[in-house]
Amino acid sequence: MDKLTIQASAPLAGNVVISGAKNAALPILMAGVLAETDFFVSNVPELRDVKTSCKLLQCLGAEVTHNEDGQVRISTKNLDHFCAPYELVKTMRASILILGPLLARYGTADVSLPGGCAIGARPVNLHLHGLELMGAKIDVEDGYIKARVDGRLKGAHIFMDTVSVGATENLLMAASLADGETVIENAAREPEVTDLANCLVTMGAKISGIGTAKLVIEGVEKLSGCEYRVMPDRIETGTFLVAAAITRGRIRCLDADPASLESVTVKLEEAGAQITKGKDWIELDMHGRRPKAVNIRTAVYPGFPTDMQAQFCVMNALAEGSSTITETIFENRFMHVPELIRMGASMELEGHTCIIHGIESLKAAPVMATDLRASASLVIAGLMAEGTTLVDRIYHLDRGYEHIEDKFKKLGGEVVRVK
Ligand SMILES: CC(=O)N[C@H]1[C@@H](OP(=O)(O)OP(=O)(O)OC[C@H]2O[C@@H](n3ccc(=O)[nH]c3=O)[C@H](O)[C@@H]2O)O[C@H](CO)[C@@H](O)[C@@H]1O
Ligand SMILES: C=C(OP(=O)(O)O)C(=O)O
Repeated sequence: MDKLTIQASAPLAGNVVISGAKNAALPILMAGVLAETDFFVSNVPELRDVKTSCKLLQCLGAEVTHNEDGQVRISTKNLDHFCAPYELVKTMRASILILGPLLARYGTADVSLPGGCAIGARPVNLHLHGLELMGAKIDVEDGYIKARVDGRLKGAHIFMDTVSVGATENLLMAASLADGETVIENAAREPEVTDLANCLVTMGAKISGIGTAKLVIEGVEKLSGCEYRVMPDRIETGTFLVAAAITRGRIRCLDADPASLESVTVKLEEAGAQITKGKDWIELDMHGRRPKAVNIRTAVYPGFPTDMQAQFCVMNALAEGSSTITETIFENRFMHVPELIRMGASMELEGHTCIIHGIESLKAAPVMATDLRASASLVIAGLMAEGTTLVDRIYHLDRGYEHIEDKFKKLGGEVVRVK
């Protein structure tokens, strides 16, 4: 199994090209099921989750080609299976996003229940309840969600109890082919939801309120394929910016989307970084300074993203001063904390809050993490740790970061993959 070794590195410097967003690419690939003609998606990152999504579509009978320059073509001409098996769903929770599209277009879908994962229980009740309001009959049997509808789904008024990115995306896709108007209130406003909505509109969907908490969808009878470019990955961007801040460096992220990262760049400025933005780039310059500790509370967009919480834990562990980081979205998203403590960090957990006292540098250790962003945080911690840090179980990282070691290497970070 691959591992990464990381050496204490000089301040990161140079340019890094940001990949397409994992969390936008996955729902957009699932939306391919809705298209009656060929669907072309570009800027699709080369990630394990993308490969799993392509495999899932292929196992339904869709024709999928993914070439090296990030172009995916999907044809549903021969799609004739309607089951997302446990073997695929267990490796990628986002497989649940196939449920809405399959049901809306074919009236039938069997999708393995994703179950909990390292960061929390992650139920799918909101996905199922919304589809039931749209007329679906749903049973859960033998670990599978079995959803059926006679004819088309019907438009419905849906009020989401909790803001959920995935449930909003599933219902948005389903509603696009439903009969009549669907209103989704308290919808997630994450930029990846907006990217999916824009893609659906390009396919012929009628959606208003895009980017707001109230989405109104007038269902259409058919959607066609289109060409769509996936938005830049704001979490990958944020991860590199934090890595540069920790090492007191200066980097520029190219092909990025500064507008989607406001809550993160504001905190980096509070930590002492100079941030400069262009239309599609962001530059961070620490002018050699050590970051100052910043308090963080995760929240739904446009609040501070939970997917950046672990990286900021590392920054605060190395910052001047003490801080608190509170996680409000997932109940168990501090798996990096015990590992950072093993690297010498001074931090403790009190319920959903991590209390951190900054120190000058960490000490290398063999570490591992059981989720994607926790793993990323351990890699950036290694850049400021004396000795060689060994990060194990990096298949989590490969789910969400494209060529991470090559990108760090270009910036001067000593990150090496060991086969
Ligand atoms: C592939 C993808 O895009 N993943 C992102 C997506 O995950 P995902 O879409 O799974 O996360 P949600 O927004 O649905 O989860 C938010 C909260 O709602 C709860 N909930 C969710 C659905 C439901 O039916 N019932 C329920 O109670 C969850 O347990 C969690 O506490 O948004 C998260 C929150 O921004 C990010 O961390 C993930 O990176
Ligand atoms: C939690 C994440 O992804 P997923 O929802 O796919 O597990 C993430 O991208 O940080």
